[in-house]
Amino acid sequence: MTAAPPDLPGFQGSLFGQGDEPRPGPLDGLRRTPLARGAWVDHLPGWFQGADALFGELVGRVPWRAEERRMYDDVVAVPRLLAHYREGETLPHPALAEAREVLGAHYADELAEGFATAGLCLYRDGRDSVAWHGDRTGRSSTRDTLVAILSLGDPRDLVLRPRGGGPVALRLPLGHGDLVVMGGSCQRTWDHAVPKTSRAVGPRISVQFRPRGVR
Ligand SMILES: O=C(O)CCC(=O)C(=O)O
Ligand SMILES: [Fe+2]
Repeated sequence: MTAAPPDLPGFQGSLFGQGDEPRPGPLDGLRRTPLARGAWVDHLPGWFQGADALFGELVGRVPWRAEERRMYDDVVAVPRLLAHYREGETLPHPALAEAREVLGAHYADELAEGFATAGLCLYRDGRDSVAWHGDRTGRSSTRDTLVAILSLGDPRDLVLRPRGGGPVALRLPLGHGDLVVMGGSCQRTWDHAVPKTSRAVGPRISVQFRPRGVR
């Protein structure tokens, strides 16, 4: 099912950078947090310029889908809207293709094959979320990999904990235009989630770049 461009009254945009052409900024401010079990997370706040314009264009241009999934005997709505771009498919904005290129070049030592696919999620408000999981369908179930995420719109927390349960070990507040990269064994040995929040938050878009064969 393709949803109509969602009506998203909550997004105010920032006062800075309005009207800027969307494009990725330099990566030298990236900071790495090493985690146990050979995992790590890189974070760069405010990586993207023109994030307001990019957010607006993605809301309108991307064929957002509402999905359902089976849970025991019920079919429940997945609490976020989704879109997926396979390798070779034109991304919904040229700035995302540029982002994929610069990320591939920056991480060439750790990810020789570069980033291939893009998954997009739209969290409409604080009730939308993603539960604890690792991106370990495919090659990432057995091998180290990288997943790079561009966050746009209202801030939401990305939380991490070692696979198998326990309290949150790392909480990253992801803001408008931020980059976060999960690397090493992170998808196999850690879980991540974007929890629901009762704070009054507007919409957020997450763009995830992954290598071929990783979901
Ligand atoms: O919203 C995010 O940035 C995380 C999304 C995510 O973990 C996923 O789609 O696999
Ligand atoms: Fe994920």
